[in-house]
Amino acid sequence: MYLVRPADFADLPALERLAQQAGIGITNFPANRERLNDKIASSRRSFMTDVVQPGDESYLFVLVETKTEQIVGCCGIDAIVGADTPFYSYRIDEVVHASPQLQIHNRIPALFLCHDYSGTSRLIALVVDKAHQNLTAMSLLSKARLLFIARHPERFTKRLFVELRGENDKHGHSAFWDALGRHFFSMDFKKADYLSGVSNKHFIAELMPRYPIYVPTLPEAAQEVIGVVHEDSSQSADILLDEGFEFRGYVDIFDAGPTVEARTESLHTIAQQKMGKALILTETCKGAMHLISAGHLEDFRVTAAPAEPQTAGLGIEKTTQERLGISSGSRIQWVTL
Ligand SMILES: NC(=[NH2+])NCCC[C@H](N)C(=O)O
Repeated sequence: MYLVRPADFADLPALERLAQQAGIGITNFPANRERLNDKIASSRRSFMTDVVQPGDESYLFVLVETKTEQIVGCCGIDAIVGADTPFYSYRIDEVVHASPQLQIHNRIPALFLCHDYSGTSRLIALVVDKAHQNLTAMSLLSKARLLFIARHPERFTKRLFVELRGENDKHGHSAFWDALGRHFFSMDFKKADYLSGVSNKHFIAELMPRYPIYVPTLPEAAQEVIGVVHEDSSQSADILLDEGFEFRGYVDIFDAGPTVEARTESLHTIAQQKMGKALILTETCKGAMHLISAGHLEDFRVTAAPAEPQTAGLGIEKTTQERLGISSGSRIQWVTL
């Protein structure tokens, strides 16, 4: 069984192992001990801060396999991106080039460097150990963040977005990077991706091409990966699309992976979640799988278990109660999985 809870300093070695395993392209989760330690510290601070409106908080959660107590995944939420340095994306837009004299009218897609997501909350770093990439664990981890947002709406913006990892091969070669970024940054994708995750991002402003890029002028291999999700991320992408996230024509500036966004309150988990009392069942539960959360801020916990909605609250098994560390009658939050 699995439990999601806020990350702690003791989780550092496990997080480092996960980051190494995750490989290239998960920019906001670099395999760098010091950076990961900073991330945990900033997350602990964020959970403990009183927040009236979203700022530079960043929340990190871990997925625990409860039988072995092992950390097998992690994910996070940035309350706002682009607060201190701009947050870059490419917006795909069409440019019209027409000659009435020749009766030629062309609409040509072009990539425009923009900061359109600066000031918006972002879901980050969903990484799960290969052995645990099943639908329950992946959905639990991904949606636990949404339950947290529903519990603490004042901490996040009314729009949420996620950058999905773009296509690159086993050796970390991105066809999009090779066609574009490489010429401007004089380094490989792996290095640029790593730098954008660990250092300040001034080098992006300094080195990125300043003019729009006309898509048809890129090699075909690069055009083909614009807006394409890396195959290792397809399961987490599907979970987000099912939740109601949509592609609105924004892609990553390095690998052209798609950005998806949604109005926070319209997401399935956020719109459907309910609050009520925990009712402890005496027999095994025959109800559907639910995501069930308990606790506030740093005590926030979420698990997946069968449950039975009743008028007085949610019926859960004794083992679920124990896993969440709650008593009968405790206030819990739930949604069907
Ligand atoms: N795959 C990447 N490393 N892209 C570069 C970082 C882009 C990101 N949107 C930012 O501004 O922070």
